Amino acid sequence: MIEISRLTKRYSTKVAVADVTFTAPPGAVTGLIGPNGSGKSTTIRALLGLTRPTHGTATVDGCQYGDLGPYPLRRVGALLDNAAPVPERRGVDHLRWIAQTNGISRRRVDEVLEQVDLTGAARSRVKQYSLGMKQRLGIAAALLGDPDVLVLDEPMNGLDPEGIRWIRELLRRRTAEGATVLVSSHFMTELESVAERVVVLARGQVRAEGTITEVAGGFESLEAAYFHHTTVSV
Ligand SMILES: Nc1ncnc2c1ncn2[C@@H]1O[C@H](COP(=O)(O)OP(=O)(O)OP(=O)(O)O)[C@@H](O)[C@H]1O
Repeated sequence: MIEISRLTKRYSTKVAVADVTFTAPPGAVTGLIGPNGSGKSTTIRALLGLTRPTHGTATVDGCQYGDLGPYPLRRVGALLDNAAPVPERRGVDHLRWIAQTNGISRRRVDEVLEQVDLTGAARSRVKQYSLGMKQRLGIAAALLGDPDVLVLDEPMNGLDPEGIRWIRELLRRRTAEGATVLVSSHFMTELESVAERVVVLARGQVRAEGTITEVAGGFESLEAAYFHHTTVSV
């Protein structure tokens, strides 16, 4: 279970998120949506211990990221929008390095490479990867510790239709096994097909939260609900 409780992050004069509260329960994909600058990455960064909240908390199974134990990647797998691997490094070495620092076996590296369909390109340098391949490598890193919680910032970026179908199926499989998944995305139609729940942020505040039916009910689509909730002023 992911719990964001009264999360506020202020940067000098800028308030990135203000009093944000929502939960992402196990066994479901929760979509985090909102315009550019609405606070999605700040919320995710606070959850992953990468930014310290001004107020409030962001926890996984009741723990702040720093209290998840010596190998947090075994509890929470994350894909961050701007966390690029070293371009000169081979894909397999990138994953082995993460595995080694998290007490994860080399065999697991081969397994995740297979899962994300990068076995054939494992020994190529990351700089030779397409955008979609880089995204798959990032998802492989998130899966390495076989965590029960996945936090994915824009996982569909750069993926072709086959890649999008692949991630949809992966997320469905993981949630069927009981995983908690939080996904930020700008792809409404995709999100509607994969997420059970959705949180709409605008200007650092939660504008709507609930099941897709609760949030999009009464609207033509999730996209229509999104435009309604993100353009009304509060
Ligand atoms: N380190 C920082 N210093 C100052 N302001 C920041 C910092 N990080 C984020 N912000 C501001 O906080 C607000 C929320 O940013 P955030 O990156 O969380 O939004 P986002 O919803 O993830 O946007 P995007 O969809 O573009 O990734 C923005 O106005 C941004 O400019």
